[in-house]
Amino acid sequence: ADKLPNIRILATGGTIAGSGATSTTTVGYTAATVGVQKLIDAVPEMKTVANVSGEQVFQIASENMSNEHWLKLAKRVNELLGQDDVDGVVITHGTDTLEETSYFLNLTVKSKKPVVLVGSMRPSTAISADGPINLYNAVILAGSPDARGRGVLVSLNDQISAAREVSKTNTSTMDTFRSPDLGMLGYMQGNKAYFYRSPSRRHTADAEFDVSKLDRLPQVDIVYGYANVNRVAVDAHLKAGVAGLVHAGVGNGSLANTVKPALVDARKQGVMVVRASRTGSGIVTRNGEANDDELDFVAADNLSPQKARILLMLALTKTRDSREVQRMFREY
Ligand SMILES: NC(=O)CC[C@H](N)C(=O)O
Repeated sequence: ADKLPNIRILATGGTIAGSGATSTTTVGYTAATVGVQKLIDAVPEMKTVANVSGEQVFQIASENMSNEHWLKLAKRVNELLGQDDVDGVVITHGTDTLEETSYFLNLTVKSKKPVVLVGSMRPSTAISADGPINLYNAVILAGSPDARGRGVLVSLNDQISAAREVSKTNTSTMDTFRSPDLGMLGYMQGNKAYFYRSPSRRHTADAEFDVSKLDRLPQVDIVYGYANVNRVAVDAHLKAGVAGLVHAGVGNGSLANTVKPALVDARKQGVMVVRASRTGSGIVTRNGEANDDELDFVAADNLSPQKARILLMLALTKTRDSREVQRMFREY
């Protein structure tokens, strides 16, 4: 028989490690209560597909995920993937910010070995809990030679998605993880990964970011666009000393007359300004709804505001030149 892959499971909390009062408790349960060994013990079937070992890195609900958690996680993943006896890593994670952690790792993991983020929508104590099957599939995926070099992957609901594209799109359903417009990468079916495409933007071993010596990241915040918007939020962030601002604008990253002067002021004070869109899909065109050349702003391409925030933080660890930042938004 073929040698089984060695897969390390890094547990961070979330609903997959959650427990409720009864088997029908699917809201109002407590996230992040069950430890990693218990998660592993609940899926003995994993032993037939991999040599699995676990490690509890955090035990949190993912709305509390922070830059510091990400730095710690990225360093640990890089350490593990540098070992010959680790073939892949699975990270159990709350679903609320799973798309953000996966994109952060997509830009900071220095290996072609598979990294798979997994979560669940129902707590471990629920009828038809989705955690065990999702974890089982994630372990198979992380051990698949076919998953190598495709960047950080997200797998729930028998689907495989790319870290850069995927987003939580529904508050409660099992099929909440979707990649609007561009679609998923493949399926998990019958104990096997089926891939149909690969991400074409730079990632993991081909990315230029290095967090190995960092213990903090530049402060980057998001301001939201809407009808009747005012400049209060931009001014508050400016006063708080941000290094960068992502504007989650309406439409193609449009700027209201009430907000544009505030962003211009921010840029004059050295804050990097990125125009993104709140629409959920599509490209924010450079020099489209605003003259980025003249304003010295950056267009987010098709990154969601929350993912643009991550790329901007990492970009600001390397440069303060807006053209360089724009290059990165074209390449990642
Ligand atoms: N389904 C979930 O994992 C959501 C639980 C929690 N809010 C979290 O993101 O950790």
